[in-house]
Amino acid sequence: MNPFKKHLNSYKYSVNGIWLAFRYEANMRFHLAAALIVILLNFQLHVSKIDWITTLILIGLAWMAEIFNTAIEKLADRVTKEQDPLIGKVKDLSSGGVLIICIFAVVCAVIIYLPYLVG
Ligand SMILES: Nc1ncnc2c1ncn2[C@@H]1O[C@H](COP(=O)(O)OP(=O)(O)OP(=O)(O)O)[C@@H](O)[C@H]1O
Repeated sequence: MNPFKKHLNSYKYSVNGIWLAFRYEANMRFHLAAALIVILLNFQLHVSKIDWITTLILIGLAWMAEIFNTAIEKLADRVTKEQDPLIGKVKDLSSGGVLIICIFAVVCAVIIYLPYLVG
């Protein structure tokens, strides 16, 4: 297979990964709903270009963290479904990564939207 076709094919697998995440993961659907609310708010409040970019980057980071978290959880479950302290730590670390971006996203949302709402 030529390198260009191979490269194009790898997008197919990546898109499949995104589809699987939104189709089967409840947390991903929560992130999707949150993103839709943010986008609606942006239109409603006529936010600036830089605020659009910031919120879209945060949405992308949260989705990325959630997909990596899901992948790590699935891999951990394949390693063992038995109670295992190390697997527990791996899953806690992975979901901690998601929580971090969510906390920062909420703080950024307050900083971004507050001036539009009270100004
Ligand atoms: N095999 C295991 N051994 C030890 N602790 C585990 C194990 N599986 C899960 N845990 C603990 O339970 C927590 C929740 O794990 P779980 O796999 O249920 O993820 P979750 O948070 O329910 O994610 P999701 O809702 O996406 O499935 C982990 O963060 C970890 O502390």
